[in-house]
Amino acid sequence: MSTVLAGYGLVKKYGSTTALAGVDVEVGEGDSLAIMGPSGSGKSTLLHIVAGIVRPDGGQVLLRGERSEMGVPPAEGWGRIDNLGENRLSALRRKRFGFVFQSGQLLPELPAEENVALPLMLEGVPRGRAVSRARRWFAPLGLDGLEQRRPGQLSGGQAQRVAIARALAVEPDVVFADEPTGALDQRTSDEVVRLLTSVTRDQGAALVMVTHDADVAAHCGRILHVRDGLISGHSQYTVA
Ligand SMILES: Nc1ncnc2c1ncn2[C@@H]1O[C@H](COP(=O)(O)OP(=O)(O)OP(=O)(O)O)[C@@H](O)[C@H]1O
Repeated sequence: MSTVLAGYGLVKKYGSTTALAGVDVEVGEGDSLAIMGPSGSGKSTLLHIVAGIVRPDGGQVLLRGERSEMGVPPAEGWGRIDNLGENRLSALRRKRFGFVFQSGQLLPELPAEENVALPLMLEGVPRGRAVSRARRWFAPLGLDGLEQRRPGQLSGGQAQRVAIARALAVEPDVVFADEPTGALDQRTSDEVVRLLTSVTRDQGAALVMVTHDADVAAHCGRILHVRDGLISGHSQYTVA
């Protein structure tokens, strides 16, 4: 596995609550990692920290291909991202990461293709080019013909597939998904997670997904089990 993102010794406290008590995690190109565990065990905190959304109180998050803001990089070609300034961190998230949440992440007034094109436009790609790049994602995600629909005219599964297209539009190194099938029925959930894992892998990106659904997690190459802010186990599947 060629590691692209890693967190070492991650600690996060909220007042007297220890959300993470010293966790190590690594993901590689084309790798898919599910984070599972009981409610309140620290799954979302872990995802938010490695995604550069929440800053840890202890430990480091390293991303390949980044320069460290100050001091000597921890290793050649790697940079610490947990201590970057807010502007650099949000630019990095836009360029190198894609995000899929449970629901409600699409802008209701925009057609599906413009929702997908939005991250590209935020990166300065002109509207026409961004929309034509966005359209390329519709066929692989089984969304042909739905380019002009607004989110309110899509089923829950279709809307999640548009959200996956949007996460992949910038060709990110890592896709983060927090309960991406949480609002879907079992059959739709299966279809969406199958597409999420396969399209992300085909793209050579890593996938980090929080889920409490064992059937969803089983689509990932590896599962990290979290309990009380600590890793309580690993499972590995031979077929991702
Ligand atoms: N912003 C916050 N402020 C205070 N406490 C928080 C905050 N975020 C998380 N926590 C606490 O940290 C612990 C871990 O929360 P986290 O959301 O990471 O768990 P989780 O495993 O994702 O839970 P769930 O499955 O219910 O979403 C919990 O005790 C939670 O109450």
